Amino acid sequence: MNQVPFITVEGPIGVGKTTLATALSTHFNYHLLKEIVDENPFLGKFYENIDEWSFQTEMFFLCNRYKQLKDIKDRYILNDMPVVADYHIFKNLIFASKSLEAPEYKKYEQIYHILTDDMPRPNIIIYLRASLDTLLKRIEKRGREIEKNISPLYLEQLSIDYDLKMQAFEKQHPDIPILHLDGDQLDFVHNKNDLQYIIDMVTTSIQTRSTKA
Ligand SMILES: Nc1ncnc2c1ncn2[C@@H]1O[C@H](COP(=O)(O)OP(=O)(O)OP(=O)(O)O)[C@@H](O)[C@H]1O
Ligand SMILES: Nc1nc(=O)c2ncn([C@H]3C[C@H](O)[C@@H](CO)O3)c2[nH]1
Repeated sequence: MNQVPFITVEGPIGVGKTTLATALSTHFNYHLLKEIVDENPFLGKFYENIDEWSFQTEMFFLCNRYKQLKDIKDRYILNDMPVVADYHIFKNLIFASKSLEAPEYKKYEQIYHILTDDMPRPNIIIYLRASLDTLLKRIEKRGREIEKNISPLYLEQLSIDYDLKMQAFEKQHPDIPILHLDGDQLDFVHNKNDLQYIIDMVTTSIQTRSTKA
């Protein structure tokens, strides 16, 4: 495992990943890796008709994240420069397993492993959860045009899929700490104490890692 801190913030749509990753990047002065959204030409159509646009959408996200991670590896991780990201590459599998039919998903999974198996893995994960109500409110407040057709059912199932994936990941990778945060309770946007609480947790996790290394 790479030694330099590589932190990823994960959780369902609109839970606050980019907001928190940005705050942590500012506080720790780590490089910020942000996923692309607006550049995905298929995402708006995907929310209008998932069956029709799923393959293009999932492949676009996968290829784009592969290229981002490759650059991060070469420019930062291999040069011992820490990174905080607003996604973990495994989110591709969470989304794709929801939207692709089984035969297509099988092919997608193979391509995923070919592209990502030798990519750097984060060594600290922050898992943000929030109720469906909170997610819907935040997505609405953010007001992205392409997300106006997201169905609450899709979002609810996605949250369940995230929980299952995190549980499985925790069992498979007991060496990678996952910091669980309740996004309904913690308002790191408006409350400085809440942000400080998270920063303290992350600081402890970084220090624990470095003493073990
Ligand atoms: N803890 C919080 N309390 C209040 N508002 C929040 C909180 N976290 C995020 N927000 C607000 O919710 C909206 C969504 O946040 P953000 O874009 O960071 O979510 P995200 O998880 O990165 O979304 P996506 O999955 O689409 O990438 C933003 O308008 C942000 O200001
Ligand atoms: N289908 C699909 N597959 C992905 O891998 C994926 N990753 C993110 N998203 C959607 C969620 C937000 O609307 C927006 C920003 O996260 O993009 C995805 N959608």
